Amino acid sequence: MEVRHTTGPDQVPGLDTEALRSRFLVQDLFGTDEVRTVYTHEDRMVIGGVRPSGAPVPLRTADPLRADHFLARRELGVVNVGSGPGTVTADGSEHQLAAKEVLYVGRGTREVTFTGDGSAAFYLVSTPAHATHPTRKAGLAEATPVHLGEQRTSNERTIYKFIHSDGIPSCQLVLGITELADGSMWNTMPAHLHDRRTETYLYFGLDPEQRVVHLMGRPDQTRNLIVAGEQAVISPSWSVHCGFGTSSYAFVWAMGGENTDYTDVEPYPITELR
Ligand SMILES: O=C[C@H](O)[C@@H](O)CC(=O)C(=O)O
Ligand SMILES: [Zn+2]
Repeated sequence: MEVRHTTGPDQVPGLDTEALRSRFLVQDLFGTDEVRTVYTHEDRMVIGGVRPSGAPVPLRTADPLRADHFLARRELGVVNVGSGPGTVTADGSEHQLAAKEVLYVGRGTREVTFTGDGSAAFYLVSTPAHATHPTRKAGLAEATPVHLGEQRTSNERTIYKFIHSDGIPSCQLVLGITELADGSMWNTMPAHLHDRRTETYLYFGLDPEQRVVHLMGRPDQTRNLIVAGEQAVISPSWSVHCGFGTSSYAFVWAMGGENTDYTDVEPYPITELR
């Protein structure tokens, strides 16, 4: 488990490209038959990835958690961002996850394992939890789709909300998938802030030779990160998080913080971005 400390917005102007990437970009999250995790002190969110190819791969506890099992005080969202199906087993219950299906795993679950033939890739997001909510799976059909944007602004997209106050209940985790329509490149424009929540984006569905130009930072002082598929960006509460791809793509957005109300966001006018 890699640990990342918090960054204040006043530190950003002093960071060069590599320093910015080492703080906010997460690369190499998906190892074959090995769960890799990053613990950010931004709302204590843990993100992880695994591409299982044979025997079940366990989610092991790690020293920074000081817990005898990973979910002793945490809840977990799992998204299959791969191309084929895989299985997540939670305390003996098997959950088949097709591509773009989501599993919420409640606090206190002792044993979580991932199984697949190399075509499933499980993205993990975990936040601290004070109560146990039931483990529950959902596919795109059960998520509430919201169609946003238009072709004229190159941001036609569908937002599927899975874990939130009107969907799968959780303590603080809010999670969904956004798919860009063919020919649309922009996500989240106008950009927004949510001071009460940290957010991570995990881009996927991008060909290896394509990239997303992700904008971050205070909205009046933006910086960019060039992001490949299966890489994640950590957005502290003060940072915008939006971007455009060199092709269409999808991403998992996940938040942790004060509330699970997806609508608690403050849009920032495009004309005020700097
Ligand atoms: O706080 C909400 C998140 O940033 C995303 O849901 C935004 C998003 O998927 C989009 O506009 O494309
Ligand atoms: Zn957001």
